[in-house]
Amino acid sequence: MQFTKGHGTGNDFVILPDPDNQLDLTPGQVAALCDRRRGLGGDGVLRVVRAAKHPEGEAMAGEAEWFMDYWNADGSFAEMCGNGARVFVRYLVEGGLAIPAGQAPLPVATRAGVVRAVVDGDTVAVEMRRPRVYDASVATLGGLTLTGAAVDVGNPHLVCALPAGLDLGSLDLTRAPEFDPAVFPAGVNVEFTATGDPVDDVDGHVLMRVYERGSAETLSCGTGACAVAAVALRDAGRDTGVVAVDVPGGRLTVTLTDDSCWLAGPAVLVATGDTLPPTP
Ligand SMILES: N[C@@H](CCC[C@H](N)C(=O)O)C(=O)O
Repeated sequence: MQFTKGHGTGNDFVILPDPDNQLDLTPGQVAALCDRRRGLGGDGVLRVVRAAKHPEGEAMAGEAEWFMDYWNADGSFAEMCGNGARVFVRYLVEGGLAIPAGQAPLPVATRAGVVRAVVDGDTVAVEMRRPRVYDASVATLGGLTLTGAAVDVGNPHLVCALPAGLDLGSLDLTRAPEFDPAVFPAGVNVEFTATGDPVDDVDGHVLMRVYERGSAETLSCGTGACAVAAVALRDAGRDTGVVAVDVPGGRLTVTLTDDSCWLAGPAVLVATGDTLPPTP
């Protein structure tokens, strides 16, 4: 089985080319591929399928040639993955599967609809659904209970600011935060945030760690960064602006306009090869 490995700010993925939707991938195989000791290791799998050949992609085939079939490391599906979309586009372009026409955004079909991406040197920017901040809810981590903002970025997020004096680095994210299943019946990605020092040319600077649904703590989460940026701007009394979001794996930049949300950062391919069919 052919694979490529790539990452966006340390959020890493096993990419499986399957243009004609012939791989009968199971949750157990995905978990085996993503296992960091017994497999290739990754926060998730990106299966590259022609939109027309995938039941969840075919309705978008008129708009986008390729469908990003995203799986979390535990073998569950998610609607959207921002860093995954950026790495997916890097793969399409480097593999010659998509040829960018100047700055014209490149469409990709996802479970959350079609997103569009622009490649500019090391950076891949993807236009995501505009985050919707819609509720307040609570996360509990050890003895710490935090009220946060529920945000829909195609997938669910809970953005929790740490109280002053508590360091992001002190959080133990080896275990899952607890959340209210009545608010998040399908689970949630939980972002923990602190305010960063002022940075030139942006309207806000936030530091973030994340515990992802289906993947545990990751070094970065693109949809999470979009959720965090929307909450930071809301807290500053704004709807639009540019926010730098520093994650353990680097910096993502989120630009919110009245009707769009652009997520930008590095996206890199690091290896390509063959793996034996994974045995769960
Ligand atoms: N790392 C991703 C998000 C992946 C999906 C998430 N774990 C979920 O289950 O919703 C990103 O970059 O957005």
